[in-house]
Amino acid sequence: MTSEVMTNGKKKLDPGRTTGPTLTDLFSNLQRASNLPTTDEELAFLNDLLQSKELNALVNIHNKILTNVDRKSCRFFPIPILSDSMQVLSDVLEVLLSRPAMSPDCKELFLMLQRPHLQGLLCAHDSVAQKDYYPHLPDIPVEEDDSEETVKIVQLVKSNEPLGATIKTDEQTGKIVIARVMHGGAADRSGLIHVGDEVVEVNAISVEGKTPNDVLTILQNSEGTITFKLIPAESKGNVRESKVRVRAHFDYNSCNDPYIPCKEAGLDFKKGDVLHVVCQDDQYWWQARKEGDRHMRAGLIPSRALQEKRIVHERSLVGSEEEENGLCPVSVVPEDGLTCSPKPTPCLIVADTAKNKTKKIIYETAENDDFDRELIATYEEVAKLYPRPGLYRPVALIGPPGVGRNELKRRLIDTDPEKYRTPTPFTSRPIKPGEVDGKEYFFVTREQMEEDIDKGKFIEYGEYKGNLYGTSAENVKDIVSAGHVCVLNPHYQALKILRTPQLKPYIIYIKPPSLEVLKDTRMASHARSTFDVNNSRGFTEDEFKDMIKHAERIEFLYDHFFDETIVNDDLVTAFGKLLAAVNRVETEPLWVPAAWVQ
Ligand SMILES: Nc1ncnc2c1ncn2[C@@H]1O[C@H](COP(=O)(O)OP(=O)(O)OP(=O)(O)O)[C@@H](O)[C@H]1O
Repeated sequence: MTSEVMTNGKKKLDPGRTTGPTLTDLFSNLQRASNLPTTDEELAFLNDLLQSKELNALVNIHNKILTNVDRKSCRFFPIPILSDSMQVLSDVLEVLLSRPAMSPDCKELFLMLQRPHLQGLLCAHDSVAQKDYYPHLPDIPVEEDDSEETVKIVQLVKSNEPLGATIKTDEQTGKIVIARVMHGGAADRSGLIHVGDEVVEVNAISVEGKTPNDVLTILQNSEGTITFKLIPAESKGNVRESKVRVRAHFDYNSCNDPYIPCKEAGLDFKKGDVLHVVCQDDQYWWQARKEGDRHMRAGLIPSRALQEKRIVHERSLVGSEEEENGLCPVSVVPEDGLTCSPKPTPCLIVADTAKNKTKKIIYETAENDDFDRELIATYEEVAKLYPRPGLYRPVALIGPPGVGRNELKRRLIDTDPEKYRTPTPFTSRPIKPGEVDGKEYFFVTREQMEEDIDKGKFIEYGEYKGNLYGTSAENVKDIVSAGHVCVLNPHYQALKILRTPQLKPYIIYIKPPSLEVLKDTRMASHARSTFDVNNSRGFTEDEFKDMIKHAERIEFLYDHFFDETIVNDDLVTAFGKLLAAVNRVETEPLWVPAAWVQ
């Protein structure tokens, strides 16, 4: 891979002071130029041009801009101080929205910021600041003269701001060229340096035959003004910023990445961070900023394609290592019961509300198999979903059996049974005396249930003692449209069916604490095992261990689906966190898959 070097991190462009040209001076000079070796035709053309209304109007505008620029701040050009004022607006709206009560001033601001005219103005400001201009005009055709090469001179003065461009040796020509211009950096904002520009000289020193590092040394040793002599690239490339936001599903540290073309240009991030990807032009290296980060300059991150390749490679290494050790190469996480079966047979547990006990149903997971998952989670495109009054997102508690999802759900519903509801399950078992259809269960025939299962109407389903049980997606939608918060604790394999644009669930992973804490807390509260239908007894040591093994497996397979994780160590603390999470979902704009808000 070609390495790139960040051009001196302490230089900034000096656009220079331009005095307003006076056309009158030029015109009178032209009158005196009749003795120059030019044709009458050329003189007549210049004469007309200098007197033309259009040119005069343009020069007037130019001079007005120059005289109105803020001289106190020593700015020669009006450079935007930020390019994401719409983001600032939405942040302010969020802050205002989260206030329990609004003062009249806050209310006025809230209403003002929501006005389309103001938002339109800020959008236009951001577009100009990001140079997001339409239409994209083709480059002005230049009549080529083979005997001459166009050269541009760019002067830089020292500053603490990095230039935001990298250089490399062109593999074909061996020349030093600008490899990358970081979006929002000084070079990009100047509009004077472009990808592909050939560096000819730095401070009058020819760079011919030099390496990018040699050039960097010249730059580092230079003081004061630095002059670049560049041969412009044929095409200036597309400078428009993309608006894509992604959630990262892995940690990234550019210092540990041997392949990044320029470490100084890298952007580090953590799993779960939301990134604004501003440029995806390079197949392997995207440019991005962290969402909410006010820094204008973007950094390099591995593209989705590159990260996927890396993960596949890493897994193949782990797979072959395991094969060598006589272990199963199918998966890199501990399988249930440490078997290598690619088809575990998980338990679906349905609460029998009639008798307030739990039932276990073994179900075949042919279609809903773990291995049918999206294997490589890298980035997920996201967008903000604003809370809709009276239309709440369902909350799904996911976790290994026995971790406490039912307990947390029960406590949540108890706080306000009118607001928090859980869907009534369907069953094919015959109705018993005293039961009411639609209360404990919806009682339907086996044929009807099988047909609905085939049509994909159930979020989860299973069989117990010859009868089918299941939770229907329609039922969840009904609860939501009736203005309740639907609380679910489905089997983790139901996630893929549940996580749809129609249902928009907020997924909370209930994680067991360490084995020691798990044992201590459950024993202290005389917790009842959910693994034994007939006997109410405490958890066994093996059940605790299985719970943790199960949790590791769920995390490996599904953690990219989780909006939040709550460790269920101390029950009161965990429940407090659940209440806070549920409140957030109801009141705050949150990141969701982009497809959900389109
Ligand atoms: N943090 C905790 N500390 C102590 N006991 C707890 C805690 N959380 C849950 N328990 C207890 O653990 C037992 C199992 O909890 P619960 O039935 O909620 O598990 P579950 O995740 O719903 O499991 P399943 O899916 O198998 O029904 C219950 O007796 C519950 O009161």
